[in-house]
Amino acid sequence: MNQASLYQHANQVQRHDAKLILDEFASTMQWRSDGEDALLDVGSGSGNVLMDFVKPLLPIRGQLVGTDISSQMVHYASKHYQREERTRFQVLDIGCERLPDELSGRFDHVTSFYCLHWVQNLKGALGNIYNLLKPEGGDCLLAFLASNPVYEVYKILRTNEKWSTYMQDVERFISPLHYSSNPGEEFSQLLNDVGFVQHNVEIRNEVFVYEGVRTLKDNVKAICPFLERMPADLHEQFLDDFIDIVISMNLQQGENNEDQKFLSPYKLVVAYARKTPEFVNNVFLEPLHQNLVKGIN
Ligand SMILES: C[S@@+](CC[C@H](N)C(=O)[O-])C[C@H]1O[C@@H](n2cnc3c(N)ncnc32)[C@H](O)[C@@H]1O
Ligand SMILES: CC(C)=CCC/C(C)=C/CC/C(C)=C/C(=O)O
Repeated sequence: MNQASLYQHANQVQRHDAKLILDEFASTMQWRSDGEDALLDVGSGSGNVLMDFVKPLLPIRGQLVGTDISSQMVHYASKHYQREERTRFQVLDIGCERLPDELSGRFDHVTSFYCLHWVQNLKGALGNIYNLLKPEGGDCLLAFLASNPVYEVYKILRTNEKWSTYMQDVERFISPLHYSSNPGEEFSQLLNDVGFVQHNVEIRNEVFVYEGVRTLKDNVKAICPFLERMPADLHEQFLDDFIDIVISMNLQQGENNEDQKFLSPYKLVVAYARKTPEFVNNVFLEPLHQNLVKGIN
């Protein structure tokens, strides 16, 4: 995913979900009493979700770091949103082997919306999120797809010889929890494995309705990794084939262009987890936070 401007203008479902989840969890997050919270966002993309919904929650003296594996996304977000010292964007692969020293153990909060389904090494990514948080404690709020019909459409398109050369590695782009019979349990286990003792994981069954073919095509264009690999004059044919498959999966409502809708039933993982204070040189580090946890005590 590198097309920042396309994504910025066709991310309704991602914005809708992030806003809802942040409204719900804003008061559960453990804000510091001194107002100097440092927050890192993983997979910030073009940056509008971060700036519109996350930033307003941070106290005025808070520090915000948006990160993304894509340098194009980071460039776009920096250009549009990096107007003051307390907000910056930088490249980070959350699945990396070793975190950069300047980020490790520096944050009170980590957030991530619609990113972790792109990361096959989910355990490595969660380990990194744990290590981004300060040793004296912190929390994270994560939301990503466990499953989505787009993955089934991709698999069918790969069987078409017109598209198969561009889609050999389709499995790399399918959520690591798409095939799980119990994604909530699997993700809870991973959180435990990396050290998050306190956590709350929910799988939410959602349906998003795309109004009209153009809206669906634009949303697919904004996130589909295979289009970037093929000549531009094939894009519309690929999207037409995509729509034909969606129709064959009975996800269409209405026949005419004016009232045609496409239904996308998907499962969203919503997880909130806390890192508890670590012992340093046998001294127990007290948390700096003021709020009491709601729901996960
Ligand atoms: C669908 S966008 C979500 C953007 C934003 N969080 C939002 O809610 O609109 C997913 C982003 O995750 C990024 N991404 C994918 N794999 C990543 C990784 N391993 N580390 C960091 N970012 C990654 C992509 O480049 C893309 O910008
Ligand atoms: C009906 C149907 C197949 C809809 C798919 C809609 C769509 C564009 C899903 C994208 C899911 C995804 C990987 C989003 C993201 O990472 O932002």
